[in-house]
Amino acid sequence: MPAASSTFFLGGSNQRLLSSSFFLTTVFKIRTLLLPTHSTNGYHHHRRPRLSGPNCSFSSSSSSPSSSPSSVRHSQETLATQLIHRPNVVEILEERGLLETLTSDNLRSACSDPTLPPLRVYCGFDPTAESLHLGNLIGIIVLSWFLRCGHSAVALVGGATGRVGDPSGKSLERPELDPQTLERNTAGIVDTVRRILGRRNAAAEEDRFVVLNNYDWWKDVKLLDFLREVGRFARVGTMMSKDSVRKRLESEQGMSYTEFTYQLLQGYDFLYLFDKEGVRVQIGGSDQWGNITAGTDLIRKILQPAEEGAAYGLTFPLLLKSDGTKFGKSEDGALWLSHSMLSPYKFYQHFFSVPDADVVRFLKTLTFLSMDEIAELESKMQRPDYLPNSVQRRLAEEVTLLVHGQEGLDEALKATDALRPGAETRLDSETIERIAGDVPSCLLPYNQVLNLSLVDLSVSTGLLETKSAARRLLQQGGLYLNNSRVTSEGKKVEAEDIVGGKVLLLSAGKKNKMVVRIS
Ligand SMILES: Nc1ncnc2c1ncn2[C@@H]1O[C@H](COP(=O)(O)OP(=O)(O)OP(=O)(O)O)[C@@H](O)[C@H]1O
Ligand SMILES: N[C@@H](Cc1ccc(O)cc1)C(=O)O
Repeated sequence: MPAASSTFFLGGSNQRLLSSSFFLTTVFKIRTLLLPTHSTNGYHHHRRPRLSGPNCSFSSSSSSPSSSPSSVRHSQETLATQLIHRPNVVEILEERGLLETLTSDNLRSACSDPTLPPLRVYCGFDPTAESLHLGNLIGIIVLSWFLRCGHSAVALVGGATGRVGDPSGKSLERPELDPQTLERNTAGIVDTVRRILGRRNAAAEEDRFVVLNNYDWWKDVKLLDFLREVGRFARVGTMMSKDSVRKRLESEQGMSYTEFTYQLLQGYDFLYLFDKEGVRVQIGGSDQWGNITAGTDLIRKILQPAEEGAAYGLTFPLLLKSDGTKFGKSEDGALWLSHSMLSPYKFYQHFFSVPDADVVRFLKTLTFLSMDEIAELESKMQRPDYLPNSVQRRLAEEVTLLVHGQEGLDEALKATDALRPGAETRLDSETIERIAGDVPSCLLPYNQVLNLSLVDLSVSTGLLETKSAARRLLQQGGLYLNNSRVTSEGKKVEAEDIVGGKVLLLSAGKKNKMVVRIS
């Protein structure tokens, strides 16, 4: 085993140099010079593990302020006049329903005390699917709130932990993913996180977040080193008492040693990021509590930071569907954040049709609208002249803009308009083709469609089950051809109904659509 020369944690003066890179405004850079500088996060650590492993790429990104006495004196003077007020991110999260539990209430003051440096916070995502989903968006939003309040953020992709599988909330062992799938999933997640966190385009904020992959530090860690340096500090009794373990031990399948160790991998990530990247806070959904506290425990026992330099955990409530189950990637009908897995139109539609009872909660948790504006929208919903779903429209616009950008929102609005029965928009074949990915479609030969009655077409395409159902709907005014209401029972498909000679759109009521492609 390599000796201390290849230590995992940089020691001494190197760490002093690293400590400044996290505090990007002048005053924060200066502030770090005033703190004890034994570690990258600017606080004393008494012990440090010495796992062999790479000196990770981020170590080179640091700047190196001078720490001469004169610059310290200068910085103290500057500090006196430049204390920066940071909004209290914990209070903001709390009033928006984004706070479940804190490992320590001290985080409330640590996050807004102008005499302390801003915090660095991280949230991890395992690459177990090609895209993140709506539930994961909460973690990105909480990171974004920290950024908006002047802190900095790390989004972590679990290239290593994804190989093991988090047992939290899972009743069965996870299937193993091959390296190509993990790589593809990682790329998808990195892309989504960058896109959404960078959405505000505020240069200052862009500089304050990075995306890291824990495989970068895990790939060279040796088992014996890990057991000696970290495993010794983890108590089996505590590990067994975690929800994720207890529930699985009660199940028929039990739990593998591999998944049992997951909490230590995530725990060690926190310790590593705390020491190397100055990360002080880990956030996650409430299902992550056991893994997050595994990290704060390791940091406390191994690094023994002084109280003012402690590590914190913060969890937020899981976003639940109306049936009480969590939005997740493994659940049916996941609301994916990636354009290629779910179109912006479908994403938008989901929010457009959330029940009135949920809309205010979603505005608070999924948008950055001010609480005043949300209260105004809420009171609008109580007025007699309230136009149904207009608050949902606002929600859908905000969330689609955040996730898919202006282009995605425009695409969603265009498709929504085109698919509205009775819409003024004249449908061209291009518009119909564009929405074909979002509604069921079928392929029929030209001569089979031409001159076919609309009632027969509705049944042969599978849009409606029986001719009598089609007739009934037509009589009630609910059957549409290319967005125009069909009024005559004898109406047959004519050549000009086939848009561009290629396609037509049938609608049964507001929601059921069928794109008929002509071969
Ligand atoms: N519905 C949800 N609401 C809020 N946070 C969520 C939700 N689902 C997942 N998260 C959070 O997203 C982060 C990453 O979770 P993860 O990658 O395990 O997603 P997941 O949906 O739980 O995956 P899987 O379904 O495979 O368990 C964690 O902090 C987790 O708590
Ligand atoms: N365990 C988290 C992902 C994660 C991975 C590594 C971490 O260090 C932190 C979080 C999840 O599956 O939801």
